[in-house]
Amino acid sequence: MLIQNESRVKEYLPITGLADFNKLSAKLIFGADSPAIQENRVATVQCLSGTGSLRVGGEFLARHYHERTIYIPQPTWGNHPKVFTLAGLTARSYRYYDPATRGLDFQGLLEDISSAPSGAIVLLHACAHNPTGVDPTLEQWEQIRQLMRSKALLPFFDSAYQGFASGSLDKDAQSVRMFVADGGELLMAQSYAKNMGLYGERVGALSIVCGSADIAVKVESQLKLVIRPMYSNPPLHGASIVATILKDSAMFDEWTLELKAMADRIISMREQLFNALKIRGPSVSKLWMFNLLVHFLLIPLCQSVDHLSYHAETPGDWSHIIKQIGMFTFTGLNSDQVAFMRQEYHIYMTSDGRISMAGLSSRTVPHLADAIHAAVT
Ligand SMILES: Cc1ncc(COP(=O)(O)O)c(CNOCC(=O)O)c1O
Repeated sequence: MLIQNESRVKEYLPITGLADFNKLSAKLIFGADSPAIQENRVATVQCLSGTGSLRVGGEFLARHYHERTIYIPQPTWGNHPKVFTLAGLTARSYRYYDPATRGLDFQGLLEDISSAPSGAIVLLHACAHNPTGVDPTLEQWEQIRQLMRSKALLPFFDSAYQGFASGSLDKDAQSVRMFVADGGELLMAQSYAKNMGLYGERVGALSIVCGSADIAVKVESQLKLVIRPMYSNPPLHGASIVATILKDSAMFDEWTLELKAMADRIISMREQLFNALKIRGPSVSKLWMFNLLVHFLLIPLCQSVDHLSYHAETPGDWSHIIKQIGMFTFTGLNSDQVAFMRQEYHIYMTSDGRISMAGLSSRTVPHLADAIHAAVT
C-alpha cells in the first residue's frame, strides 16, 4: 500500500489529525451530499479509534455542555459506562433488549428516553448493536428521532461497524443520516477497527454536527484543547491508509466489495447455525416444559395469579439468530449453559451468551450447534 506524502511518514500530525482523513470520514458517515457538510457545520477530529472518539466527545461535553447525564442502552459495549464516567459525565441506562423475545424492548426504550431530563445526552449505536445484534427498524428510528428532538435530547452516535452489518456503508449509516437531515446537532464517533481491519492502528474520528459554521469553528478549537493535554496528536499511519483508500475510487470500490463479502459471510454463518440448531430439534429443557405447564395449565386455573412475566429458560425457536445483525449474536444462553459449553465442548463466549459470528466457519458450526443443543436440553 503506497502511503501518500511519503516525506511525512514520521512527522507529527496537527492536533486535529490528518485533514483529508477527517473530511473523508465525515463524508463516509454523513453522505457526500450531507447538508451539514455542505453548510460547513461539521467539526471533525481524528481520534484514537472508536474508544478515543467516544472519550474525547465525552470530555468535550463534560466541559462545555449544559447537561452532564448520558443515557446508555442496557446492555451495551462493556467499555461505554467507564469511558463516559471517567470523562466526567453521569451514566444512566435506558431499556434496550427484551430477553423474552431476544429483540428490542422498544416500549421500554421510548419510556426511558421520554423520562430523561430535557437536553440530556443519549448514546445510540448507529448499527449492529453490541452485544445484542438487535437494531431498531427505520420506522422505529424515526420515532426515536422525533421523540429525542421534541425533548431537545442530544444524540451521541457510536459507529463501530459501518458496512459490516448489512454489507452496505450507506444502509448502515441510515440512522445517523435521518438525524442529520433534520438540521439538529449530534456527536458521531467512528471506528475503522472492524470495517477496515485496522484494529491495532487505532484509527477513528469524532464529528460534531453544529447549528452553524461559526459554531463548528469554535467547537473545533475547543476540541483541540481537550486533545492537546490528552495525547497531543494522533498517529499518522492508519489514518493515511484510510485516507488513501477513501480517496482512490478503485481502492474504495475494492474495499466495499470486500466489506460486503465479510458481511455476507457473517449472514451465512447465522443461517448455517440457525439451520443446524433447527435440525437438532426444539430446545426444550425440563424446566422450560414445567414453565409451559404452569403458563398454560395452572395460571388459567387460578385467575388471581398475575400474568407471570414469562421468560423462556431456553432461547426457543432460535429465529433471533437470523434476525439479529452484525458481528455479535445474543444467543439467550444463560451463564450455566455457557459454563457447560466451555467445560464439555471447549467453546468459549462471554458469560452473557454473546457470540462473535465472525469467529465461526462452516467447519465449526456443527460442533457449536451440538454444544448449544446439549446445553439447552
Ligand atoms: C459499540 C462499540 N463502540 C466502540 C468500540 C471501540 O472500538 P475501537 O476503540 O477498537 O475502535 C467497539 C469495539 N468493541 O470491540 C469488540 C468487543 O466488544 O469485544 C464497539 O463494539
